[in-house]
Formats: sequence, structure tokens, C-alpha cells
Amino acid sequence: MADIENMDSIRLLVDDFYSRVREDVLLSPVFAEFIVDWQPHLLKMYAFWNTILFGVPDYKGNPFAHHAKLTVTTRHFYRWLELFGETVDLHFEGHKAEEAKKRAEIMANMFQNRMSQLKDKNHVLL
Ligand code: HEM
Repeated sequence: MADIENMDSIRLLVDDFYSRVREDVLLSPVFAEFIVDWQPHLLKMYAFWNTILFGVPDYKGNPFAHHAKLTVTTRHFYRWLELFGETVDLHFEGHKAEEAKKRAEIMANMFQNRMSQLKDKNHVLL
């Protein structure tokens, strides 16, 4: 089995992952609330992973800002990571495949930490 090597690998990973997300009972309603046309989201995600894994400065954005507004719990993040890991393992094997899973986990943890900080702050303000 090959590793994640280039943009073709990234497209395969992203397309397959989000087609699973769209069929997932827990995750699909969260995405459906914000994404009507999937093509722009997929293009953004190709650029994101190209930047994360190959250092190509394709993605310019602030991922956390797009997640702070979501109504999600630890279960959603757990499921997201589970599906992502399964998709990576189904198609790829190697250093980049491991790195993709690791980076996703780091980002998911970072999103969750910042979300709970925001919640605590709002609580104090109330
Ligand atoms: C509970 C898990 C997650 C859910 C439900 C979720 C959901 C979403 C949704 C609905 C959007 C579109 C937001 C919009 O267009 O306004 C989005 C964008 C995005 N997500 Fe996630 N996400 C999750 C986890 C992650 C993780 C772990 C990563 C990183 C590995 C990630 C990376 C991104 C990026 C890069 C964007 C594009 C942001 C932009 O427009 O610049 N997401 N996500």
C-alpha cells in the first residue's frame, strides 16, 4: 500500500472521508447546517492538507473560527477522528499517513480546548 504522496492522494483521502461524513448519523447534521455546496469545502480541504502535510502554502484561513460556532461535543470529535483514521488506513500506509492522523488529533484537541475556554469565559461574563 502506498503512502500519501501528492495532491492525487490528498483528493482521494478528502473525497472519501467527506462522503463518509455525509452518511454519518452523528456528523452529517452538523455539516448540513453550514455546507450546502460541497465543492468549495472540498477544494478548501485539499489545500488545507497540502499545507499541513507538504508545507505548500495553499491554505489561508483560520480553522478555529469556523468551528467555534458549531454545536459539537467530545462525541463528535471522537467520531470525526475515528472516521478520519479509518479512511486514512483504508487507502494509505507510511509516515505521511501517520502524520495526517496525528495532526488531525492535535487540531481536534486544540479546537476542543479553545471551545471549552470560550464557554468558561462566557460563563464568567454571564
Ligand atoms: C467535530 C468535528 C468536526 C466538525 C463537526 C467539523 C465541521 C466543519 C464544518 C461544518 C466546516 C465548515 C464551516 C463553514 O464553512 O463555515 C468545517 C470547516 C473546516 N474544518 Fe472542520 N470539523 C470538525 C473537525 C475538524 C478537524 C479535526 C479539522 C482539522 C484536522 C478540521 C478542519 C477544517 C478546516 C481546515 C475547515 C475549513 C475552514 C475554512 O473555511 O477556512 N475540522 N468543519
